[in-house]
Amino acid sequence: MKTLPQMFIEQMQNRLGEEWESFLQSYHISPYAGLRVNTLKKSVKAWKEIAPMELSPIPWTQDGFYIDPSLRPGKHPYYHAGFYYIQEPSAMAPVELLEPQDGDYVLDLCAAPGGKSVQIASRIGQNGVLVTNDIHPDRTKALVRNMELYGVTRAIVLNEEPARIADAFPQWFDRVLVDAPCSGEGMFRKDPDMVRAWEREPVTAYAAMQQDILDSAAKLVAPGGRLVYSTCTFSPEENEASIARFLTKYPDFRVRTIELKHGMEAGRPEWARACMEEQGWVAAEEAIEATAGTIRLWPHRVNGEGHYVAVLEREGERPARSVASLHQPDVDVDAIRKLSHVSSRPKQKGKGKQTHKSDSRKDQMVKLPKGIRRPEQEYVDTYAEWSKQQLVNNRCELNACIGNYAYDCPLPVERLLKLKVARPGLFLGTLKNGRFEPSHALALALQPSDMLRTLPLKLEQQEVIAYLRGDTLTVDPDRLCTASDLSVKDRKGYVMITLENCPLGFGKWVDGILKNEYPAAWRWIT
Ligand SMILES: C[S@@+](CC[C@H](N)C(=O)[O-])C[C@H]1O[C@@H](n2cnc3c(N)ncnc32)[C@H](O)[C@@H]1O
Repeated sequence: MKTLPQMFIEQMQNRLGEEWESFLQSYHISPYAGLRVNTLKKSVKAWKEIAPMELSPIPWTQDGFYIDPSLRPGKHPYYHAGFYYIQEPSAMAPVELLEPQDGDYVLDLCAAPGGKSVQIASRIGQNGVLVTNDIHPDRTKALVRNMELYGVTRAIVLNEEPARIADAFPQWFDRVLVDAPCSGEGMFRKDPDMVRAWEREPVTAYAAMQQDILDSAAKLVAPGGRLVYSTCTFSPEENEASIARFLTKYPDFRVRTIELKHGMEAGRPEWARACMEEQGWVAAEEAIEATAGTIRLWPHRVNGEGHYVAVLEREGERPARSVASLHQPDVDVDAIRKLSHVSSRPKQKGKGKQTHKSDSRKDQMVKLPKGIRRPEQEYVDTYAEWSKQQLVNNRCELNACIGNYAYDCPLPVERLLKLKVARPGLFLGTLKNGRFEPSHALALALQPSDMLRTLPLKLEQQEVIAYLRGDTLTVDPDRLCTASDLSVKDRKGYVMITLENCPLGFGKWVDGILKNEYPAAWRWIT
């Protein structure tokens, strides 16, 4: 059994009374392991047909499964293909309760490393938009990586303070998830580091942080929209009390009572009342009572770690979306023009048609603007030319640039001008010397049917690991699947390497040699 802090033992014993013993017993059981199928890549049915491990459904999810904790699912080619996200089973509940719908605009405010963002992305379809954020720069990098690995195309990744996001997107989101930083008591069984962190920081410090984040979240939810608040801790200061204080401050929000099933238990208003008295916090009695409609997942009641979830809804009618509503009302148009100065320069007369090469020399001379901007026309043309030569179907639009990086942004870039943007959308690739070099993110976001050339591999082929290791492969031209009218000569070009009809990454084929484009930092290490 893990060593629990004495103060934690005393508090939980007091709160749980008769239930304390069975709670304590749960620490003798190994933590449960789970994975969630990434339905952006594979349906649950298709995954079950190929899964190399036994799966048993996690009852509160559509797409989550318990797996044997001794497995190493991160060490499998299917992981590199983004077929599943390794996620603690209870952590799958908040997004199920957020219920993102096709076409929704969703904000994941405390998102890194991104398990819940991937889950949201798989529900919002091709018209929805996910804005996903984390305040810590390093954790935001992990968030970006996961958006790429899982083939998320409709997400903007921010590295911002919630208050600044609230200024940029007032009352804008259909759904907001606050998976709050917390004292992590619910993870003690799984992660001993959480015990050490708990001893350093009092729960009241987290409670203060949570109130700040919730203040911003309140401003971000559209009328009629939904806010889900979750933690992985037991302390009522961070759970029911956080919600009771929020409801008192924002009376246009109501608790939507969560149906108790699969061993979930109701929130504990009486614990909130007691801890609020102790802390000298105030909340309306009605707000405290309402927390009975929130839920707790206890490790002795469910097969998962400790979690808390509250579903809140804002009064009012959901606004109709229009293109105009996507634009920020107070955008500084001059600033945008300045950012786009490369494209707005006058064309030189009498020099005939410019080639991409001459454009590129110019690009090298022009200092590229640092911030996000709309792309210059020559960049759009270069990308279009690349697409013509490599794709059957171009599902992406180059509509945003940072320096010479090209993106498909699901919103007008003006929306993002005042924010710290880690990734303004799907990273398409880099424009260099008049050429477009596609990114790994693009490979993972496309379908094999979008490509002119693919190399389908099977799990048992040694080439799968060789490719993931970064090796150059020898591939005869007749092994490439190509569009029927492609001559052998035309086979030269970008090839998508696939596994189970999903992308693993790109290679560049010429004369029987497939140059490996798998990113060095992602490679398989034996
Ligand atoms: C519980 S974790 C999120 C886990 C994540 N939702 C997932 O499912 O992978 C909480 C996150 O909140 C971030 N965080 C802490 N303070 C924050 C703040 N003021 N605003 C936004 N994010 C914050 C932390 O960096 C941490 O990554």
